[in-house]
Amino acid sequence: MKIFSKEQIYEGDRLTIKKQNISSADLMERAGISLFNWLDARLQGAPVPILVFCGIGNNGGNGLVLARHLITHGYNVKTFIVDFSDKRSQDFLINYERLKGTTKDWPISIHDGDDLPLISDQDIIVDAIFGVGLNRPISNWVVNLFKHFKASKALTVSVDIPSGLFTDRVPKHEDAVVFSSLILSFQTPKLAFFLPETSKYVDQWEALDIGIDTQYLQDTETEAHILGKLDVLPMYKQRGKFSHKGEFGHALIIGGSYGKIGAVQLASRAVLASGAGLVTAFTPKCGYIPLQAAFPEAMVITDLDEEKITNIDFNIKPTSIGIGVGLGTDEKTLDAFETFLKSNTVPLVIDADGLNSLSKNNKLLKYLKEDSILTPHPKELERLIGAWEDDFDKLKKTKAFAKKYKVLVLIKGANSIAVYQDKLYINSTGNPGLATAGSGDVLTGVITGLLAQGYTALEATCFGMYLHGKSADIAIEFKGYQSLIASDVISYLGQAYLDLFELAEKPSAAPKQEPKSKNEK
Ligand SMILES: NC(=O)C1=CN([C@@H]2O[C@H](COP(=O)(O)OP(=O)(O)OC[C@H]3O[C@@H](n4cnc5c(N)ncnc54)[C@H](OP(=O)(O)O)[C@@H]3O)[C@@H](O)[C@H]2O)[C@@H](O)CC1
Ligand SMILES: Nc1ncnc2c1ncn2[C@@H]1O[C@H](COP(=O)(O)OP(=O)(O)O)[C@@H](O)[C@H]1O
Ligand SMILES: [K+]
Repeated sequence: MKIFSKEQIYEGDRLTIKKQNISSADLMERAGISLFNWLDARLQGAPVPILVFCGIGNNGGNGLVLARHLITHGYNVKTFIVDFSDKRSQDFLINYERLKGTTKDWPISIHDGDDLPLISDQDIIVDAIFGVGLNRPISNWVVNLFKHFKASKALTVSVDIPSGLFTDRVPKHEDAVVFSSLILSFQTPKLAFFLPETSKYVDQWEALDIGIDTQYLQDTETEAHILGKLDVLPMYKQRGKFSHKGEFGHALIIGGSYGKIGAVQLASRAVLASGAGLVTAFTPKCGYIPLQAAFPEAMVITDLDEEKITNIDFNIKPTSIGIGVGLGTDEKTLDAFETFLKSNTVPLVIDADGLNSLSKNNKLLKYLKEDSILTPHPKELERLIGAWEDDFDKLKKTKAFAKKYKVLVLIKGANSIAVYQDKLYINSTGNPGLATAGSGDVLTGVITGLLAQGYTALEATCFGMYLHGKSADIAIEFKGYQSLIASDVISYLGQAYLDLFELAEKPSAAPKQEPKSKNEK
C-alpha cells in the first residue's frame, strides 16, 4: 500500500474534487460518512457517550460531519470546538451550520483558560483537532487538553492522524500529541505511524477509502510503501511439479566464531526453511561437529583456524551468500572479510559482524557488489552511517548511503524498513516476541535463502521480512511473547507461507449477522 506525503494528500483531494466534479464539502461529507460507517458498524447503537473534539480546519470539519451523522442515528454525542485560531476553513463553517441545524445541543467552544470538559474513562473521545495541516508547535492550553484526554483513560479515536503528530518531523514534546487507541486515516496511513519515535502515539490504524481518484492513486509514485500480504503475494514463486532442488539454489552462510556457532546454525536452517534447495555453512573448525550433528541438512566447509574465520575459501558455486552472523571482528577475520569482499560476485547479504567489519574499515564500502543487502539494527546502522537527529533524518541519511553504494539497507525494528533507490518499504508483520537472541540471524537466513531461489534483492528483502514477521505473529499464538525464541521463527515459516493463501476476510462495514444456533437450519 502506497503512503502519500502531505503534499500528495492535498493534491489528491484537489484532483478528486475536480475530476469527480464535486465540491470539497462533498468530499468532506464522504470522509465523514466513512468515519461514521466504520464506528457505527462496531458500536451498533451502543449508548456510550461520544465526545467529538473539532479543530477549526478540515480535520475539524470531518469531525463535525461525523458528529452530525452520529446524532441523526441516535448516538449520545457532545461536540466541542477547540478554538485554537480565529480562522475557520470554508468547509468547517458549512458543517458547523449543518450541525446546528441538526441538534439543539450546539457545539461547545473551548478557549484558552476555559475549564476542561469532564471526561470519564467510559467515554469515547474523537480527536478531530489537527490533521495533516499541522505546521507549527501547538499552544500550551491545547497541549493541556491532550494531557486531559490521556489522563481520562477514555478510548481515543483520531481522525486521519493523531492531533499534534506531524507528517514530516518528530514532535518536540511527547505531551503535544494525542495518544490514540485507533486512527481512522483517510485513504492511506502516514509514514509517521511506523517510525520508532512517532509510532508510540499510534496503537491501531485503519485506512478508510474516501474515493480519492483511483487514477491518481495508481499513477502517483510515493516514497514509502507499507507491505501487507497483498503486496508480497505477487512476489511468490510457484514450484513446478517436476522441479528439483537444483532449481532452488545453493546458499552459503559464512560466519561463526568460538561460542557463536549457533548463529550460523540458525541462519542455515532458515535458508532451507525459506525454500532454498541447498545450504553450505562456512565456519571455523570448532563449528564442524556441532553443525553436522545439529543440522544434517547443511553441508559444512571449515576454515583452517579452530576458533575464528581467517581465510574464506570455498569450492562450491553458491547462488547467494549471507555473511556476518556470529563472525566476530578479530583482526584476521577482518582481513579475510576484506579479501572476500574484493572478489565476491555472488548476490550477498551482510549482517551483524559483517556490518561491523564494514564500519571498522569503511574503505571496503566501495567493494560492495551492487544490490548487496545490508541488514543493520539501529546500533549497527549508526556505526555504518553515523549519528542522526531523528527518524526522518535517519531515513534521509540511509537513503543517501544506499544510493551512494548502490545497496539495499534493511533497518530492523518494530516496523523494519527496507531503503532502496530512494524508496522506503515498510514491513507490516512482526511483534515484540522477536526481540530475542538470534531472530536477526534467522532473518539473514530467510533473505539469503530467497536470494538463492532467484528472488531479486528487493523481493528477497520485502518478502523475507514479511515472512519472518508473519511467522513470529503465528508463533506467538502458541508461545506468547516471552517464550518465543529464534528457532520458533524458523519452525513457523511454513505456516507463514501457507497463510499467504488464506485471504483474510475484510471486517465488513455492515453489522455482523447473528451467529446461527446449531439446530437452526
Ligand atoms: N476535503 C475534505 O474535507 C477532506 C479533508 N481532509 C481532512 O483535512 C485535513 C487537513 O485539513 P486542513 O488542511 O484544514 O488542516 P488541519 O489539519 O485541519 O489544521 C487546520 C489549520 O490549523 C492551522 N494550524 C496548523 N498548525 C497549527 C498550530 N500548531 N496552531 C494553530 N493553528 C495551526 C493551519 O492553518 P494556518 O493557521 O497555518 O493558516 C491549518 O490549516 C486532513 O487531515 C483530513 O482530516 C482530507 O484529507 C480528506 C478530504
Ligand atoms: N519490538 C519488535 N517488534 C517487531 N519486530 C522486532 C521487534 N524487536 C526486534 N524485532 C525484529 O527482530 C529482529 C532482531 O534482529 P537483531 O537485532 O539482529 O537480533 P539478533 O542480533 O539477536 O539476531 C529483527 O528482524 C527485528 O525487525
Ligand atoms: K486528528
